[in-house]
Amino acid sequence: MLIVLSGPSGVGKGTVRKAIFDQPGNDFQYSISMTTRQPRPGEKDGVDYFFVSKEEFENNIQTGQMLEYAKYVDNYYGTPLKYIDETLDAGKDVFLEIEVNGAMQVRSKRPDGVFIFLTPPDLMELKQRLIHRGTDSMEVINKRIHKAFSEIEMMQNYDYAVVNDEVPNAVEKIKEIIRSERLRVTRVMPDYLEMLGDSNK
Ligand SMILES: Nc1nc2c(ncn2[C@@H]2O[C@H](COP(=O)(O)OP(=O)(O)O)[C@@H](O)[C@H]2O)c(=O)[nH]1
Ligand SMILES: Nc1ncnc2c1ncn2[C@@H]1O[C@H](COP(=O)(O)OP(=O)(O)O)[C@@H](O)[C@H]1O
Repeated sequence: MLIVLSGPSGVGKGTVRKAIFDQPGNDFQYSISMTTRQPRPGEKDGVDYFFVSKEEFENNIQTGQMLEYAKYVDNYYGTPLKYIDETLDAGKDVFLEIEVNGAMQVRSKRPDGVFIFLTPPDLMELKQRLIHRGTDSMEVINKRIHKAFSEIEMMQNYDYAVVNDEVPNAVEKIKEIIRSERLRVTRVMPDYLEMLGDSNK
């Protein structure tokens, strides 16, 4: 199963995702994105992102190595295809944390994915979270808030919307969505196998 989490900058995607991955028994694989953005203090290459130059990113696009990519506030961000294919082929679930345009590219290539939008309680709270995080200049924060308006409009193209009021609530809601989607997949599989059996008669 492929799970996509999107939402405006500062809503808490990284925080919620890390909380999900930190829980015992978690069996998702996280897709590490590639970006041309500069690392923030504490971010590590190959852990938070693969940090590359613009030339390297464009070369990856041209050689067909990205599942999807988008420009977001002056930088490229994208999902390397190889890891996704290898993980899904190995029968494991993969978790992508990406912005809305990239998510829609994934949706057209992998319509069976589960698309979840994380939304803030309101836009003032979103701005407060970005200021409180302290990683971006006021100019970048304003660009990200501006972008949030159009991102929130895209929410209707997702399968689920989850409000990140309190982190544990959002974590539980996302885990519940994944649990019920897994049940759906396992329920559909026997029907599908039966159908294949019928067509072999
Ligand atoms: N399309 C796409 N977007 C990504 C990818 N990785 C991260 N993003 C998104 O790019 C946006 C900016 O990310 P970042 O600069 O790390 O800021 P943050 O989300 O506020 O921590 C966020 O909406 C991310 O979800 C990716 O591989 N593809
Ligand atoms: N539910 C929440 N309530 C209050 N603050 C939150 C919540 N979720 C995340 N935050 C804080 O908001 C800031 C942005 O969170 P982050 O996970 O970096 O967002 P994103 O990855 O969506 O940009 C961080 O300082 C984080 O600690």
